[in-house]
Amino acid sequence: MGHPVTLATCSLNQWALDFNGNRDRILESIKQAKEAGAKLRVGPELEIPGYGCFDHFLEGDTVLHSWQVLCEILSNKDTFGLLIDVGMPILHRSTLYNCRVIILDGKIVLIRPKMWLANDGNYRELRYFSPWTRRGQWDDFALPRMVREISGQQSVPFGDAVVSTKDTVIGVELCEELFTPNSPHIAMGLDGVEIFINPSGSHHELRKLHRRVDLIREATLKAGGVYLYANQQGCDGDRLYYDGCPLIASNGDVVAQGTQFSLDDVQVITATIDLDDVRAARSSKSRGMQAVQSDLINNGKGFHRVSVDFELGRREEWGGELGGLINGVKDVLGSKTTVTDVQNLSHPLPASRPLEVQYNTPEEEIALGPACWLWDYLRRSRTQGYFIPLSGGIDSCATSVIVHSMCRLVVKACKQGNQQVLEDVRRICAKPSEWIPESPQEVASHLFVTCYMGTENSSTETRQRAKDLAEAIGAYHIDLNMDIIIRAIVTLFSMVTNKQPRFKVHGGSAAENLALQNIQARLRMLLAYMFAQLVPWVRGMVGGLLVLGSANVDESLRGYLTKYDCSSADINPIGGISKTDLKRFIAYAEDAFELPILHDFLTATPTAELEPITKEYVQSDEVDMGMTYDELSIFGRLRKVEKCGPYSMFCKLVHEWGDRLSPEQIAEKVKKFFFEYARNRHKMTTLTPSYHAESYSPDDNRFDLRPFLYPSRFPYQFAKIDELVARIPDRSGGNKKG
Ligand SMILES: Nc1ncnc2c1ncn2[C@@H]1O[C@H](COP(=O)(O)OP(=O)(O)OC[C@H]2O[C@@H]([n+]3cccc(C(=O)O)c3)[C@H](O)[C@@H]2O)[C@@H](O)[C@H]1O
Ligand SMILES: Nc1ncnc2c1ncn2[C@@H]1O[C@H](COP(=O)(O)OP(=O)(O)OP(=O)(O)O)[C@@H](O)[C@H]1O
Ligand SMILES: NC(=O)CC[C@H](N)C(=O)O
Repeated sequence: MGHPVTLATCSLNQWALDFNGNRDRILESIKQAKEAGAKLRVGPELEIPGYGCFDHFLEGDTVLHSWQVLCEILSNKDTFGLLIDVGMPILHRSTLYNCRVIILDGKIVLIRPKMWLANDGNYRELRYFSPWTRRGQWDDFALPRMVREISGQQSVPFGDAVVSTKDTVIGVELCEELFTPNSPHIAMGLDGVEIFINPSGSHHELRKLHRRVDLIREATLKAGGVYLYANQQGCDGDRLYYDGCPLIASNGDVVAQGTQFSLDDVQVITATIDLDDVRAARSSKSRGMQAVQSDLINNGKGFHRVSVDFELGRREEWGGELGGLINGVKDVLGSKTTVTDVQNLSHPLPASRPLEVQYNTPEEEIALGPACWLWDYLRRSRTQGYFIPLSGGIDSCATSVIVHSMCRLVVKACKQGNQQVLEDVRRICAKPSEWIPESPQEVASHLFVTCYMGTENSSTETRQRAKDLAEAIGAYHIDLNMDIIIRAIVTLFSMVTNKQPRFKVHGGSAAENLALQNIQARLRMLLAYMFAQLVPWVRGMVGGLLVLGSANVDESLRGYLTKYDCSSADINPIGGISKTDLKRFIAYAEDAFELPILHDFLTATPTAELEPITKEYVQSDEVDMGMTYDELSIFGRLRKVEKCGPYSMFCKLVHEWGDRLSPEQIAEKVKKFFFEYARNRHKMTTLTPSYHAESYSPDDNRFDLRPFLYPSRFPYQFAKIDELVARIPDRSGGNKKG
């Protein structure tokens, strides 16, 4: 190996405004990087205050405390001996920037503000920060007095510059900047930057990791170079789960990968890279021709290089600098490799080898992401557990299985000796300091309560399924009947109005039928909160439980839920997941978690059981909704991801469905969807905070900002659809099946 360097990146479970915890996790990651012999440590975006501070970024306190924590890092001698990249907000000339601060041996080398801000979907960076739009330019930044006293510096470069060590050049590409068409790595790579560092605050969405990995691979495949990707991990106080998965790539290959979902608060990965491989990968003449273009940056002068008297590695020298190389050879020589073993090597050291990137299937992502999020939420909220109204249907079943998955992760982490998880689980379960949980069921018995709330419309099958599932996962189960309170409410209503509402099957109107259903649903919410508050007391424990909701993303989109019923919970782990994915998840969990009872949930017809069951009539979700769950997923994706209004959705579906449905039938479906969506949109304003998992989520509170009073019959738009229907041919062959 010609010029080996060992580099580290990480994922950290930062929490917005938890300055103590965030600082400790940063220091721990620096310690681990150093122990692995790395000479460069990269961390997540805005890691000092935490990425998800939202409007707290506008507070001077957040900036002040970030500087104070930076001072603690700068003055800590344990951080000396390697280049460190940390993230925090910085006010420069009265303008706030999202910055990386590169430090070495207690001094600041460079401050690099973010240039292309993330401002779509869940991201609102432009609300807090200004982008540094001056490409290739930099200012002198006058340091605050508290930093000057520690570092002895008066000012440092602030802007779009790069760091030049004695052996290589390092440049920053800050999270979203990778996702842009003209990413900074292009100009930096052409200008000789060999190591790109990407500190990110990137959240989980089902199937999203592929995109991230593809972009990183392609960046280094085309430009040549080493790419260090760091990310935040965990729930930092919001609906998002940042999914870690730090990566190191070199010339198009991933050579190190961390886990995407983990209960470890600090995860450091390292790789040993031969810088000569980067130089070799850049030898093509076509690249060289582009590199000498005069208008690349700063009219051909290139990026300003801030030089440091430091080197990341040494050419062909094996003595002295060997600590950092150990990791790179462990996979070749075995995990017990020592510095002496490496010194005794008679051949050059190998660079970290390309590895096959590990992706979780969407089913595994559902099992792990929301489970980790629930764990962070539970330990950080300092509550004693979760309560769920368990109906015997798929959705509350999936939510319960996610809690079971959380318990599995907790037990696994405890068995691996994760001290933080042990400390948290002992506190939550009120157990002594030597207690180590044996099984997920043992954990669930302390912190998970399920409750079947039956009525005269409930079937024995759903009641039994709920009981069996609770038993299989070890939850404390309550089985009750609530007809007495429903009767009390309906009787009160009749006494006041002198009217007796009836179900449709008993001759009542649609309004009566709906009101009688909704009162059952809403009373369940009241009972849920009462039991969540008092069950621990009944069991001789202290504290209260958080109520879990389980409305899925499709029901929310269509509005097929009762406002302020059990869907109004404290948090909802599946509110951003489609019914189709949830069914796949249950099928996966049946085997993976050895829960045969899940088979019965999969084969049952989804039903709300809010209407009386008769010989001729059993309530069914898809019939009630007038569309299938699969159709809802398609409508959802077209509406949000492909940004279709009614007219363009119709135009797209005519192509997709035209061989089996007539234009009239497709128009009818599109109109039905938009009508129900618009009519029920007001329910999204009260949507329970849900784990964000789906790109077509209708969450009105953060992700999908829309009006909630619509002209729900869309007269203009629907008339345009009708005009088109009259003109286009019917390709369905007269097939009238819906
Ligand atoms: N434009 C608007 N802006 C603000 N608020 C508006 C509104 N229009 C109605 N509202 C309010 O919303 C109410 C109507 O919404 P809501 O009370 O939810 O009632 P609604 O949507 O009419 O009925 C609930 C639906 O959920 C279904 N469902 C299915 C399965 C299970 C469950 C369950 O809960 O377990 C429910 C049920 O079959 C029914 O189709 C109105 O009474 C009014 O208070
Ligand atoms: N009999 C019941 N006992 C306890 N909780 C219930 C019962 N029926 C409904 N719920 C609660 O109300 C929520 C909404 O009810 P709904 O019938 O719409 O179910 P869903 O959204 O299809 O979910 P599921 O598949 O769990 O039934 C359920 O997820 C569950 O938490
Ligand atoms: N913080 C960011 O810049 C994140 C934006 C980026 N599109 C992502 O989702 O990863």
